[in-house]
Amino acid sequence: MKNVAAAVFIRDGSVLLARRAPGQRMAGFWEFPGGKQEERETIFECLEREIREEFNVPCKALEIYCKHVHRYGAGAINLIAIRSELLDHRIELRVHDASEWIQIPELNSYRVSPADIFVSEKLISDYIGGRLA
Ligand SMILES: Nc1nc2c([nH]c(=O)n2[C@H]2C[C@H](O)[C@@H](COP(=O)(O)OP(=O)(O)OP(=O)(O)O)O2)c(=O)[nH]1
Repeated sequence: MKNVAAAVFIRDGSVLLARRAPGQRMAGFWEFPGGKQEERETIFECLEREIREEFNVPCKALEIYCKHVHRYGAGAINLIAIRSELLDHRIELRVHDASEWIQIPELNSYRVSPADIFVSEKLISDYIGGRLA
């Protein structure tokens, strides 16, 4: 099963989502930026590499937020959401066609990738419960 690293960047009660571009699988769905882990890299290295590739900025992976296995038609992915810090906010979209800082309670109104529903619901409940630093 493939591990997929997904960045959870939080700033002032908002989280950063990016939209999959036309021509990609699941085009139009919003997701946490990141991607598949390659051989010989840790999941934190994977996250930092993917953010550099997708946004052309450095970031620091801080801690695992949650993990969730999701079965797509073709196979399953282990989505590993990682609390992370953007070291430069001037992101450039290299892969996605949009990005937005979304107030956490508003996540409900975005069409996120099916595997991400678990993460966005946990974010909402942790936010409401005052458990997000
Ligand atoms: N980056 C990212 N990928 C996600 C999320 N949720 C989710 O189901 N995915 C899926 C989409 C992709 O199948 C896979 C990530 O692969 P990737 O970003 O490295 O490469 P890709 O789009 O070319 O993927 P693929 O077409 O080869 O499957 O995980 C998410 O929140 N972030």
